[in-house]
Parts: sequence; structure tokens; C-alpha cells
Amino acid sequence: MISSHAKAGPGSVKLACRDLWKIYGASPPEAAEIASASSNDGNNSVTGKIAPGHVAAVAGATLDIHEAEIFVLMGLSGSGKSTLLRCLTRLIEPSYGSVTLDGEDLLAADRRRMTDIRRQAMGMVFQNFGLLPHLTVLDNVAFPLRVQGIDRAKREARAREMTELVGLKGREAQYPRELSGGQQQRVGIARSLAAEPEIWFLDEPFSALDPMIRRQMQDEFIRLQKMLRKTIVFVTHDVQEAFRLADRIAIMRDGAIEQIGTPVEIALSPANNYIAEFLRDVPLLKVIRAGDVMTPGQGGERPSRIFSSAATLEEILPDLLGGPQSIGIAGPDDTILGEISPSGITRLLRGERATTA
Ligand SMILES: Nc1ncnc2c1ncn2[C@@H]1O[C@H](COP(=O)(O)OP(=O)(O)OP(=O)(O)O)[C@@H](O)[C@H]1O
Repeated sequence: MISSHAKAGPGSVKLACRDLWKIYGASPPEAAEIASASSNDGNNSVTGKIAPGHVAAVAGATLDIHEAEIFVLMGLSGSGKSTLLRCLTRLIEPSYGSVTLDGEDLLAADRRRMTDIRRQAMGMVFQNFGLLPHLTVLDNVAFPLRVQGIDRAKREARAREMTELVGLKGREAQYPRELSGGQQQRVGIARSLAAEPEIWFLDEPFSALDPMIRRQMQDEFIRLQKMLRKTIVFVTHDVQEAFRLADRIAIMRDGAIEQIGTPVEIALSPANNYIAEFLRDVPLLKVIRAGDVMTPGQGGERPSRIFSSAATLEEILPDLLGGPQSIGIAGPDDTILGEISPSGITRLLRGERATTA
């Protein structure tokens, strides 16, 4: 058994990386070279020194992933999301930088320790499902527990519980080939949850599914996370999926992280034009909530129409468009926190968002 990590509360840092690099090529620079270039005059100096034909798949990534949050790595194909995810689990060896899990230096862990950490603390789900074709649903789900040496009765009981959790009760005896893509991915999800991982890595888990099933799986995923409150690193190239699922998003380009923020922070203040461009496909009315865009304070008497600060703009819009008056925004105890006016929202919908660069 691995020594258990110190249990931290929600919001504390679970997994972190600092100035993480992965450089591919015939003769990538040594860690010491990256270290000196990186500390000299910023990350760009490393990129500038990479020999032609080499690529920095991850270029100086620094981030903190908090306990119980869904942290999404988002970016176009080739931006480095999968490489970063694999560097965080050391399935790929980073060229330089640090990775810590509950404060433990993962790059200092020997092979055996790293295998133990992966088996016992990390769960992984990939796009291609990765199920074992000769095993039934139940045996696939129970497989990680078998690897851990857990006895048959116990692992089957746990596997049944997980199979039911993902909505596949009754299909325990079927084989992967008898299931649809969405069902196969449910098996992959159940299997990765069976070992009760502390941190869950999902790399484009729904990308192979058609759009309707994909949406259902996203809903399922949101439902599961409400119950499980796992720390999750989720890779997607789909901006809508990112904004739908994330507590926070890191947007990557050419191996580097361009911006990290909550969906609303990014939607309201994209760091640059590249990110603002992504937002064209984001349904802002569903992402932005009343509390994010209200004018705080209350002028005069209590407004006749009042919405919760958690209401989305989509929910408020019909009332807002129905008349010229402001709408009151209330907190959980029904006190008025602020107001939203049609003119303020019109400006927002016209795209008059601040960019910080
Ligand atoms: N083994 C490798 N050897 C050389 N270059 C690699 C290797 N793996 C990845 N790369 C390069 O690193 C960059 C980042 O790749 P990565 O797969 O991490 O991107 P991604 O954002 O996950 O893309 P996708 O969404 O298409 O999976 C790309 O330019 C890719 O060609």
C-alpha cells in the first residue's frame, strides 16, 4: 500500500506543476539547459533555444488543481493538452519542471512508487475506452481491484455498485463488443472509479461519441461529480464541453497556457484576442449568471421582478426584454444584492467585453 496522502479539504491544492516542459526531437535540451534558459529571462528564451525540428509540446506550464474541482485543459488539436495530462501522471516523462500531488514530488518518485500512486490514487479514462474485449462488463470494472489483489467477492460487489452508478445495471455479463460507444465509455468510467481514485484524469472521454450521446454523457458526468466531488483533470478540444463542465479552464496554445480562469472569468475578460475568438462558440447566456454581471446595491424600492444570483442570463432574458425596468438580484436569504438593467445586458451581448491584453 502507498503511504496515504495527507487529506486536504475542498479548495486546497491537490495537484500542482511549476514551469513544466516536454520537448520532443532528436536531441532535446537537457533539463539543466532548460533550467538555465528558463531562469535567465523567462520561458520564451527556452522556446527560442529549441533546435529546428524540435517541438515544445508543453512549454513552461504552471498550474494548481484544487481538491474537488473539475479542471479542464482546453485547446486546439496539437496544443499540448494530452502531453500535459500525461506529464502530470508521469506516463510521459517531463523534460523539466516539477509536479506535486498533495505536496509529494512526483518526479522524485521511483518507478515502483509511481506505479503504486497511479494504481491507488489516480483514475484514468481515455477516448478509446481501452476495455479488455475478452472480459465481461463486470470483470472489466473489477479489473483494477484484481490488480490490487482485492478478493473476488469484495471486488465484484464494488464493481456491481459502480456498474449501477453509471446506469448499466443488468448488463454485467455482456462483453464490450455487445455495447454501444456510449455504454462502453460508461464501463470505462465505472472501471476508473472502482479503485476510488483521489484524482481523476479524463482525456477526451466523450470525443468518439455522436453529439446527442455526448451531451447525455456530459449530463451524467455532472450528476456523478455532484455525488463524488472528485478532483478532476479533463482534457477536451471542444470549447462548449469545456464551458459546460469546468469549474476552471486552462486554455493552451503551442504548449503554453494562455489563460486560467472560471468559465465566467474567461467569458467576461478573455486574456487576448486568441481566446476571445474561442468565445464565439460559447453560449454566453447559459454560462453567465445574474450575480456575475449585476450592478451591486439597490436603488430605492424593492424591484417588482427578482431573480436569484445563480439564475443564468438565459433564464432572466425574457423578463428583461419585457420592459425597461431593472430586475432585482437576490442572494440565498432573499436580500437584494444588486440589479440588472436591459442596457447593461445589451452591451454585454454586443460583445463589449473587456480584454485584459
Ligand atoms: N511522441 C512525440 N514525438 C514528437 N512530437 C510529439 C509527440 N507527442 C506529441 N508531439 C507533438 O507535441 C504537440 C502536442 O501534442 P498533444 O498530443 O499533446 O496535443 P493535444 O492538444 O493533446 O492534441 P489532440 O487534441 O490532437 O490530441 C504536437 O505538436 C505533437 O505533434
